[in-house]
Amino acid sequence: MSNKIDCRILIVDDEEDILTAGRIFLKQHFTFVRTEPNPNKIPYHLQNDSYDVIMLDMNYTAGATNSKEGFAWLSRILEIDPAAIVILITAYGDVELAVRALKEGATDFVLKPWQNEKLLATLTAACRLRKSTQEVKNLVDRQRGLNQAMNAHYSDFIGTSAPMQKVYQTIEKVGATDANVLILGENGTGKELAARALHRKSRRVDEAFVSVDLGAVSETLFESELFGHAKGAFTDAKDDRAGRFEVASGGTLFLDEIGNLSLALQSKLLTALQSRQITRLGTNKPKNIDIRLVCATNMPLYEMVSQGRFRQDLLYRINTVELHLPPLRERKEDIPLLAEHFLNLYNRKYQKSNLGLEKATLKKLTEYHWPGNIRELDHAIERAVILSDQATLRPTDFDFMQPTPAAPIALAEDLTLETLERMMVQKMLSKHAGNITHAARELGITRTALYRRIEKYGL
Ligand SMILES: Nc1ncnc2c1ncn2[C@@H]1O[C@H](COP(=O)(O)OP(=O)(O)OP(=O)(O)O)[C@@H](O)[C@H]1O
Repeated sequence: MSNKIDCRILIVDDEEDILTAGRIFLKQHFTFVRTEPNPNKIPYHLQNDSYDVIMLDMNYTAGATNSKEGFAWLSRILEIDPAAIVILITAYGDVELAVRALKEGATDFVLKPWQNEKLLATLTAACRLRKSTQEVKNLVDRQRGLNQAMNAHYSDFIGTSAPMQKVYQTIEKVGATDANVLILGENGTGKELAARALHRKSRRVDEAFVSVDLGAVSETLFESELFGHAKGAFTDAKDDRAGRFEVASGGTLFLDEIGNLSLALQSKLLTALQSRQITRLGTNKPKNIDIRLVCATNMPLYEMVSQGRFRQDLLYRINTVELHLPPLRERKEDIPLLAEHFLNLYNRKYQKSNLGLEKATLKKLTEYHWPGNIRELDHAIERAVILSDQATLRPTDFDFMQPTPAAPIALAEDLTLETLERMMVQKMLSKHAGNITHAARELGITRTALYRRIEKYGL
């Protein structure tokens, strides 16, 4: 019969006629039914096969009516599989027994002799419960696996310089607390890496780490993105949706580029942080939020406060502890280590036979001022590994790195607008280590417009 419920049932009872009746009836409705008259064989069955539901008689010794054996077997089953779904069978159904059975971990209860329809309903519900608890468990396992994979990716914090030691010490000290942390540093200095390290050190490690790039969230979608919305709250709200605050609940919320928020949005964010509550757009039910907040920016927030561009009260709310990530040029002694690290990574990724770094190359890398910091170094080495067909990386493999001219460019008489534009685009791309979003923002043009220019000038 194809419409049987996919569920494996084990019935344990010492009365053969109960077993036979149960087997004949249940086999018509469930995909697998095994019967066992001897309770001593329960551990054997559970170890050698898997069952979704176990029906367990309460009394085995002739004449016994106190259900003692049944409770002992119930606890043994739950010891073997704490998630087991056990339905107790008894001829002596009294309320006290039922309550005690449920307290001790049984899922439900059937009375002997049973009515087939009732038994079928109880077992169908039990099978469904088993399926959903397993789904939840799978999801939790998957989430944990994903978190570990993400965290592992971010666990290679490289650098032994004094400024980095200070960063590690601060992360060690504040990681385990729930303190709000503000991470300051230039582009590509490892702010997100530090935020993830803080999350890993916290009691929230098995919960979500949710990262929001505030620079990429538009003014109109800010509330819906962060606080969520109800279906129909605005034209495009086709479904109910949880915002990032809710998704991060129990875990860490990482707000990147917080210096890019407009004053109006700053005050909306501040209200949520102060009240520790958010309300989905289109609803009027506030929800409590339980998040650890980590913010980051490459903007000079204190200066912005004095210019009235960033709210002081918001700054004080997010900066309980500050973490300063030093630019790479201020910790040049870490460059060889980082270069080795990325070289190993990309040798493996692109299956190069252990490309080395020439001494002169290392010197060139160390002397460069790395405006795009570690991300730029990372990309530079990846590109060099891909393009190289030698045994070592040579200084010329990095010749795209033109030091940014310190002196203003002398404007030649015949300089055209196009040449100027090309220079600006090139300069911004190098400053932002090829990060299109950031370069476009600083140039004040859209990403598409920037792509068009890159193509036009063959950059
Ligand atoms: N100390 C480090 N050791 C190894 N890799 C690092 C280190 N710091 C940063 N990285 C790598 O550099 C890249 C940029 O780091 P990350 O994204 O954390 O920087 P960020 O400061 O958040 O950048 P942005 O301001 O542009 O968002 C990532 O690939 C990261 O893994």
